[in-house]
Amino acid sequence: MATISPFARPLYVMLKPVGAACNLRCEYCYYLEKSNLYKDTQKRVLTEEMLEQFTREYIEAQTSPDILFTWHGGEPLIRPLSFYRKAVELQRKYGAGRRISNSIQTNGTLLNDEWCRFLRENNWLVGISIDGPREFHDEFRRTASGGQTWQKVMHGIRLLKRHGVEWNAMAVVNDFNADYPLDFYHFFKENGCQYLQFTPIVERTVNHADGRHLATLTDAADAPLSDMSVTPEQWGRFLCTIFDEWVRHDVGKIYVELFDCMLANWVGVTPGICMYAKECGHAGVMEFNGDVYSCDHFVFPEYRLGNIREKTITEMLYGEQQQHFSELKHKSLPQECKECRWEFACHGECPKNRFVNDCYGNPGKNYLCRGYRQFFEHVAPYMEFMKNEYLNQRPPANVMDRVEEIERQRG
Ligand SMILES: C[S@@+](CC[C@H](N)C(=O)[O-])C[C@H]1O[C@@H](n2cnc3c(N)ncnc32)[C@H](O)[C@@H]1O
Ligand code: SF4
Ligand code: SF4
Ligand code: SF4
Repeated sequence: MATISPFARPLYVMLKPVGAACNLRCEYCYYLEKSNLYKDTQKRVLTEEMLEQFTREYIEAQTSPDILFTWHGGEPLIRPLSFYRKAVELQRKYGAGRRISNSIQTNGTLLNDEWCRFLRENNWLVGISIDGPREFHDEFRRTASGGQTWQKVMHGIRLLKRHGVEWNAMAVVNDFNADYPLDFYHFFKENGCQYLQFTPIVERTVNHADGRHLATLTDAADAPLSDMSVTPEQWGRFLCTIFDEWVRHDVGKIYVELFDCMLANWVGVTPGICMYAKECGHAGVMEFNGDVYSCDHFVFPEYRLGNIREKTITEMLYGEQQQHFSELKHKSLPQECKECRWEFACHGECPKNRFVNDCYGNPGKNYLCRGYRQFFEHVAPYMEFMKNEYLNQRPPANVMDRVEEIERQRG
């Protein structure tokens, strides 16, 4: 008999154990200003009592035997190791035979041998934020007093490697590093990074009454772009250049998350990241005080789903408000996107970045559209080839031997 699962989607909630507190002040950070939402709260840390309630409910709410805890921030390593030891203990207490894994996203500057031993012993996956070679990284990722951080992060990466901790790199692409795609890519390759994620910086600024400066979708469409934002043309060139290098040498060796997502969309499978999926709502976020929001990029009062003291995680994550948030991504696509031949690959990307008009004058098209079109056009023949290999149970990496032929056919 078929098993009927009430929930088709897995349930993820990222945790913010220290809210928006951090030892760094990266210039582009979208999260630090969220502290303005909790100005009146003196102690902004997730208490052990709240951690226990979350752990129990989160495990109970899952319909799959595999459960992922994701620790995020602010800077999660600000909390002492004893807090995470307690977290593991609670996962064991309530886990009852489930397979539990943990991933932690960090700026890497606070890693030491003791941390690495804990991460290795408990098989945690570590995401390290590093924006490429020193001059790119230190441009924006600074300490509160303006100090550089690249060396500290590299030290952290060396420690992770020495202790055999599994890690991946998370980089942002901004107005500066976007013009040097090969320097950027080779840096990660030379440093033994096998899993690479990168996100474009697209931020608009607006002065909110509560002290926040980044625009939300409800702010005026003409809110000015921050200087650090990547242009659509830079983004297109950046993606095409890295893809050309990857498709010649590194398919199956280096996992570039965005390229994996593209192949998933070409094949017709839901991709690993929400930006390129048809729907939002893959992962909610829980702030230190138990407030749950629709998505990490939408920690705004209007996207608060409730608090775990008042509602269950299931009620919030599978409730009407979150369902509406998830579906809106597709439903709100403007006419030009609905007619676009690349809609299946793009899905309008992240709604946060949809603030330009389409060719019919409708609002809600993605600011990066021109860059994405260039990229989709460029990768289409390779994606078709890899899709065919995949569907015939051959490795998509075979594409590396066919690059010249594909180029000739493209003419
Ligand atoms: C907010 S941080 C929190 C975790 C930790 N402090 C870190 O830096 O990895 C999570 C990720 O968001 C990225 N990020 C920060 N501001 C961003 C922005 N405006 N747009 C896109 N990504 C951003 C960071 O570089 C980092 O990789
Ligand atoms: S380290 Fe992370 S949380 Fe801290 S300022 Fe930088 S991006 Fe933001
Ligand atoms: S709003 Fe953007 S980041 Fe949030 S779930 Fe949707 S696509 Fe993902
Ligand atoms: S944003 Fe541009 S590329 Fe993406 S679906 Fe819309 S029109 Fe197509």
